[in-house]
Amino acid sequence: MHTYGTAAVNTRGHLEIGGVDVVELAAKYGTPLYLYDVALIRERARGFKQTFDKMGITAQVAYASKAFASVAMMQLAEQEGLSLDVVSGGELYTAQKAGFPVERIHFHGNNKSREELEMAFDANIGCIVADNFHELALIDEISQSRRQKMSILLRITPGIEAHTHDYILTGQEDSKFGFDLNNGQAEEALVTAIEKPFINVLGLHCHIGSQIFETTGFTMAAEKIIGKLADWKERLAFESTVLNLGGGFGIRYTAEDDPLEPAAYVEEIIRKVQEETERFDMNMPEIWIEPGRSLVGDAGVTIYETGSVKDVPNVRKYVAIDGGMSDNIRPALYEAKYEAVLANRVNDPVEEVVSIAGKCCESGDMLIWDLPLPKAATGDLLAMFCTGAYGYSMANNYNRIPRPPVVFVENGEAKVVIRRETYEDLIKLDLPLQLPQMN
Ligand SMILES: Cc1ncc(COP(=O)(O)O)c(C=O)c1O
Ligand SMILES: N[C@@H](CCCC[NH3+])C(=O)O
Repeated sequence: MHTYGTAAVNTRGHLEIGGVDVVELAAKYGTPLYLYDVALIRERARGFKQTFDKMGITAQVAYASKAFASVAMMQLAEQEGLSLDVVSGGELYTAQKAGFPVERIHFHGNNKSREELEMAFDANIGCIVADNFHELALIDEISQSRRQKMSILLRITPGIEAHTHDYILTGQEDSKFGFDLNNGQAEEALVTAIEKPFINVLGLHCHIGSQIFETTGFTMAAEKIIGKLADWKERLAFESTVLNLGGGFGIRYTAEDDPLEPAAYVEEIIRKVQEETERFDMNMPEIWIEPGRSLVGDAGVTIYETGSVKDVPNVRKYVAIDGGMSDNIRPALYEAKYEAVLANRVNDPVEEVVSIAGKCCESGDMLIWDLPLPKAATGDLLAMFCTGAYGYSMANNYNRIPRPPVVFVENGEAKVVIRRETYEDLIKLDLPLQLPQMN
């Protein structure tokens, strides 16, 4: 078993996370169950922050809460001194309920509504990342009507194609996100924004994609942006005080993945920014990053109970679990790969290769193809690793399956941070049919 954070095997042969026996947790909270190894999240957060400190760089590490947003998670981010990237009114609302310091909230998204922007002004958040001309005009209008200053970053697309799944690429020219750096739109946006009386342009933002293993995409983006900033300094007398290079740092889901240590991405980015700013005799900007997956991804483990087992002789053995694409849509959406073990007998020898089927009515609802396991029987517990990012946050009620609870574990303690959805929850927005029967 690849070791993830505090995951260990105890003397009973059970998986233990955060010093707590997973079999006991499953008995207490039921399955499916999302667990988070809080110590690992803290370690990752500190790793990023310490890298900046060690290199003497003024920085903000903003947790991209789309990876996993909840009141407790945002409070944990605040405990660790992170900033927060929110991407909707819902995430902003959650941050407010979590008591997250507003000055460290950054608001993203490619189509923020007027209501969402008003909410950001009401809360007086740290900055809005303006994605397009429509948003820029809205921010200008709202700030003028309220006579309220707002800091912004301009999201730009640098024209970089990072190596990752097409659906999670964002830095290329043909993208729904941001102002293009190469076709003049980024400059047009800057010229427009700096003339606005209540808009304070802090700098630029770029995010080239997600689950990226190489640093070249980031350093190429930094190089391109700083080249452009040097030109703007000369021609437009604009100096960027902030350079936000987004998130996207890849993690290890399976043995096929070979990511760098999270801090290594940051070190290379910093070096490149230092090199380029020195080359153009510019001040070093503050560097902001927005990791989501690399802060919480491998801290999450989902526990399922195995149910029906279907053997198609000489073809495949399907082992079904009590969750599926409703709690983890990533395999269906991106053909994402995961590793898993039987949490109730981790040390048992591998005896067969099976495929883990979800319980949703879709042939594509397969969580893992060809997983080596001990002979799985009904009632075993399957622990699927690395489900902390974009698992719960993309969970849904397909087939009216209630969403599982989320439990944080640390130092031998387990705390529910999101309770299990009930059938009652599922129908709480439903209203009865209010139309008469037609003959
Ligand atoms: C603007 C922005 N910032 C940060 C992130 C976080 O990315 P990741 O979870 O890959 O670190 C995303 C998602 O890809 C994003 O769109
Ligand atoms: N949801 C995606 C990543 C998208 C990141 C958000 N821009 C995933 O699960 O990998």
